[in-house]
Amino acid sequence: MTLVAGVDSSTQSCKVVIRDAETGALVRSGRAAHPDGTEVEPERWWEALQAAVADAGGLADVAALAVGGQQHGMVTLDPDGAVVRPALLWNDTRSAGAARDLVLELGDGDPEAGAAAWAKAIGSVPVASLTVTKLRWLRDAEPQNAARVAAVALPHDWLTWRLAGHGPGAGAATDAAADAAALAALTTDRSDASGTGYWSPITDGYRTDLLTLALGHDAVLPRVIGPGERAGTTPAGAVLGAGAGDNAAAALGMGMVEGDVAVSLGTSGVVSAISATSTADPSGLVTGFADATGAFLPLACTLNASRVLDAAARMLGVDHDELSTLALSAPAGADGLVLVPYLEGERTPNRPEATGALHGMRLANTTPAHLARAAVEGMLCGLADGLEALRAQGVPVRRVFLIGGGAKSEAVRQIAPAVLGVDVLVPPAGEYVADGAARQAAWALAGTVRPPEWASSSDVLTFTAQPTPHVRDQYAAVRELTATRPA
Ligand SMILES: Nc1ncnc2c1ncn2[C@@H]1O[C@H](COP(=O)(O)OP(=O)(O)O)[C@@H](O)[C@H]1O
Ligand SMILES: O=C(CO)[C@@H](O)[C@H](O)COP(=O)(O)O
Repeated sequence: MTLVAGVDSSTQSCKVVIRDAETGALVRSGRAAHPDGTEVEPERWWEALQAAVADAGGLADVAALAVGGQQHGMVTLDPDGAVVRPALLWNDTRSAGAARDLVLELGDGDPEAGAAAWAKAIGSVPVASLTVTKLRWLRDAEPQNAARVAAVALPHDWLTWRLAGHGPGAGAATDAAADAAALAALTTDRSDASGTGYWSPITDGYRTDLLTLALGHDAVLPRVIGPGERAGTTPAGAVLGAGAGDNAAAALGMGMVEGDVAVSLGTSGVVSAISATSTADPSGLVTGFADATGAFLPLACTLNASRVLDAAARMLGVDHDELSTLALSAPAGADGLVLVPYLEGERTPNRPEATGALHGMRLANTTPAHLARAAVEGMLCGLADGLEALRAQGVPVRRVFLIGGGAKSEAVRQIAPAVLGVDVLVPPAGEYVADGAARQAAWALAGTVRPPEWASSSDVLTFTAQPTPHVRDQYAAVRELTATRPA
C-alpha cells in the first residue's frame, strides 16, 4: 500500500492524516496544539508539525505529503532565510488602519473607488486579515524590520519549504548566492496566493506593484505552482505536493463540486463555494479566492465562530454538550435575546474595532438556556449573512455542508438550517483540510491531470428545519450597536 500524508496547520492546532494513496482510506492520524495569540513564531508551527507527525506514527513509510494551512499569515524572511519577526495571523486586526490606507490610496482618496479598484485588481477588497495590509502595517510600525524583509511567505508555504529541508539548521547556505537560491525555492499555490492581496486569481499572476505599495520595496515571493505539481521532496525523498489554503484544501478533501457550499466553524467562520468563474465583490463581503483544482473559491469569512461557543460555555460554566442541550431548550430567537459575536472584532462585516454585545435583555430571557441559544444563533447569523453575500455574487448554492470543530455541536447542527434557511449536510466529523492536503499529495505523486478519485463517506446526516427569518431580522436590527474595543 502506498501512503500519503496531509497536514492541516490551522489556527489552534496542527493535524496530520495518513491515508492510502489509491483509495483514500484513513490509516492513522495525529495532532498537536498551537500556541494562543494572533502573533506566533513560525518555529512553533514547525515544532507542532513534528509533534503531530510523531503522534501519527511518523513519515518513514509515507511517499508524499502536502500542507494545508491557515490563510494570510505574514511570514517575513531576511536574506539569510531567517524569520524577521513573529508571524501576524489572519485574525490579527492591528493592520485595520493599513487596510483603510491601502483602499484609499488605490482610489485616490475615495474609499468606494478604492474598494472597486482592489476588487478589480485582485478579486478582494483588503481588510486586516489580508497579508498585504500586514506588510503595510510592518512598513509603518516597524520600518527597520520592513527593510530587512527579503521574502514573504504564508504559513503553508513556509512549512512546505521547511519540509524540503530549507530554513534554520539547513546548513547549506554559506554564501549570498546559496541564500538567494534557498529563498527562490519557496513555493505556494493559487488558493493561498489569492489571499495575499498581491496575487490576482483573475489574471493568474502576482501584482508586485501592490506588494511594493504595501511594503515599500520588492521582495521574493513564492513561485505559484499548479495544484497537482510537485513542490520538491523532503530530505528523506518523500514528494511534496503544492499545499493549499485551508478552505481550498477542505473543499478538495470533501470532493466539493460547483454548487456545493461549505460552512466551516473553526476559529474562523467561513462560507465558501466552488465556482467556475472568479468573483470581484467591491462591497468586500465576498473575497474572490482561488481553489485547489484550478477553479475559484469565493468566500465570506468571519473572525468569530467556534470560539463564540467556547466563550458562551465558559460564561455559563458548562461544557460543549451542556451548552448544546441548553441552547436547544430555549425557543428560536431566545425570546429576543441577541448576541452579536464580535468578540475578536469582525472581518465580515468589516468591523475590526468592534466588540461583542448582548441585546434585548429582559428578566424573562436572562436564563442560561437563552444565553446559550443566543450564542449559537448570533454565530450562525453572521454566516447566514455570508451565504447571502455569496448568492448576491451569483454563486450557485445547491448543497450546504457544515464542517469544523463547531459542527460537532448538536445545537449548531439543528439550528443551522433554521437560521441559514437551507437544509444542512453534516459529513462525519473529520479533518477535511488535512484530507484535502493528503489527496493533493496523492495527486502530486500520481502526476495525473486530475486528483485521484477517493470515495467520500455515505454517512452524511441531513438536518432540516423550518426557517426562522425573525432570528435574522432581530439580529440585523442590532448588529451595528456595538462598543469599540479599548485601544
Ligand atoms: N462539541 C463541540 N461543540 C462546539 N465546539 C466544539 C466542539 N468540539 C470542539 N469545538 C471547538 O472547535 C474549535 C476547533 O475547531 P477546528 O475546526 O479544529 O479549529 P481551527 O481549524 O481554527 O484550529 C475549538 O474552538 C473547539 O472548542
Ligand atoms: O482567514 C481565513 C480565510 O480567509 C481563515 O479561514 C483562516 O484560513 C483560518 O482558518 P481556521 O484556522 O479558522 O480554520
